[in-house]
Amino acid sequence: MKPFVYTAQAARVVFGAGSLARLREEIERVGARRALVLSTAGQRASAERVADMLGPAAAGIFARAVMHVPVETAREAREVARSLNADCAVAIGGGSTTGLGKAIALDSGLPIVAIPTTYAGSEMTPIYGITEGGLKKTGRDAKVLPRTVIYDPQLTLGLPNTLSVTSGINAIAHAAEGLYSVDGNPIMDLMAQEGIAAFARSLPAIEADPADIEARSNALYGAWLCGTVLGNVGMALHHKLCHTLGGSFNLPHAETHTVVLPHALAYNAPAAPEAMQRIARALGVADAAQGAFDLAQRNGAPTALRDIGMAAGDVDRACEIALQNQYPNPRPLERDAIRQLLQDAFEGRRPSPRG
Ligand SMILES: NC(=O)C1=CN([C@@H]2O[C@H](COP(=O)(O)OP(=O)(O)OC[C@H]3O[C@@H](n4cnc5c(N)ncnc54)[C@H](OP(=O)(O)O)[C@@H]3O)[C@@H](O)[C@H]2O)C=CC1
Ligand SMILES: O=C(O)/C=C\C(=O)CC(=O)O
Repeated sequence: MKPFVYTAQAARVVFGAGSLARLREEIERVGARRALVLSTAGQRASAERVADMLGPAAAGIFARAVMHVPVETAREAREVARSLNADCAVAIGGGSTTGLGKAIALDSGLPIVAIPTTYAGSEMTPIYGITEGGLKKTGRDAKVLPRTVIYDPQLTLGLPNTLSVTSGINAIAHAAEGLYSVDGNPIMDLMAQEGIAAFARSLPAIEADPADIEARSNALYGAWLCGTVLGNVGMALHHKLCHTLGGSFNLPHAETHTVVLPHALAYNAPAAPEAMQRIARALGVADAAQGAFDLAQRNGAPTALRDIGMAAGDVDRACEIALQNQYPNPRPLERDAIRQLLQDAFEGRRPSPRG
């Protein structure tokens, strides 16, 4: 076994259908009395429901979270939190809403109670991201790790099928890269494998019946595990490529992860055979890269960058940007092979099997 360092990160997880009903006692548990409830504009009804449940413990609602946390939105939300004397942020929604809560916490230290309704996994990480002048900067700070996470599968029944699959594969990507991370450890390996397996069984079941509460529970269980892996170990090529594509070409987050993952796995396969075997086993397939591709395609998710808004002329520039910085990755970054990876992802080719 290779040497490792493992630091446990304290987050309380309250899991199960109907667990939203415990919100008020969870707010009291973090010592808060005036919670600012956050959501996107589209999920405002959920924020209102949460505020109603909190009654006098709700300081107000800020329903303007958007993807990638623009600095202007972060400033506005911080000001609202200050003016309402909020002593806690309740984030109900996906990674965009959790991310806004983190931007507030980074500035003020307010505790976050996160109620995730997608599978992105941000609720389990001390990673924040804020976008200024078209550039997203990310960092790690223990202050932004939500204090309590309430996973209630009933809140995810309305998550559209395609988004369920792409968001699930976004989470699988955290676990997959965790398995070949430069600073991985055996606990995260276990969580990663279990998290991938939870999605391998739940995503097809959700596609067959979006109201299947057991499948929805399994997917949130996977989100918890995969998000924990992201929060604990460093990511590699796949996440860097997705951030390049999302940041420089404004491609949608979860869809980009879904398209790129099979190709990033195929690229790294020769240098990380043991991780690939574990991913394949968790997916219940013979080949990790093909398994990730098939999971997306069979469940109605996009498989080509050209189908989610990328232009053919952008492939060269994406390659240049991706090669600008070196970072830990099992296989060294090779220009021609990265260019080919991006071309394959652009066209949506199914990766070839690795021996
Ligand atoms: N810091 C970290 O550790 C991580 C950060 N992230 C960040 O999170 C963001 C992506 O998060 P992601 O969750 O994919 O996307 P969003 O939070 O943007 O949510 C995506 C969509 O999901 C819809 N939605 C959410 N919940 C429901 C629901 N219950 N029912 C119906 N629709 C719903 C929203 O609808 P509507 O349009 O109505 O609001 C929205 O359109 C990115 O900015 C990414 O960088 C992702 C992973 C980890
Ligand atoms: O960009 C961020 O907000 C931080 C991390 C992620 O988005 C992880 C991911 O790519 O899913």
